[in-house]
Amino acid sequence: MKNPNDGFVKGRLRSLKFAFRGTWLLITTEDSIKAQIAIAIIATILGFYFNISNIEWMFQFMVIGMVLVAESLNTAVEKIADFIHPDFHVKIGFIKDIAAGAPTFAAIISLIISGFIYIPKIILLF
Ligand SMILES: Nc1ncnc2c1ncn2[C@@H]1O[C@H](COP(=O)(O)OP(=O)(O)OP(=O)(O)O)[C@@H](O)[C@H]1O
Repeated sequence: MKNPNDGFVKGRLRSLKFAFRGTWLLITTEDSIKAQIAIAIIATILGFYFNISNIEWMFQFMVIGMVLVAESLNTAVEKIADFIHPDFHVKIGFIKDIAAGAPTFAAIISLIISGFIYIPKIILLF
């Protein structure tokens, strides 16, 4: 919560501290984020193995970021939904399904981009 006595710089630094705490919480407590980080590590190893270009690295990190952001926001929506209505409700199910669509969109795009980067390199192996 905002402290009215904080100046601009102090207020921003305080927000940054909470944001890093949130990032740490996501990494350490959420299985979906852990899974995405594991995939990101594998993709990075593949990037080194296939010696991908700078542009390909940029696209790879962009889609990794996109998936992590979407997954994190989906987690936040799930937490809010569970908090405001812990019991079963059709609308909560609908909201959670819609929210889960966001990381799914990101994952589909990341698969397409991975295909562009790696399929030609894998074909060259044979
Ligand atoms: N309270 C609820 N009422 C109705 N349906 C729900 C409710 N909670 C979950 N669901 C249904 O179950 C699905 C999975 O919900 P859950 O909260 O377990 O998300 P998840 O994607 O499995 O979680 P995570 O991303 O943490 O693995 C939802 O998309 C929704 O269809």
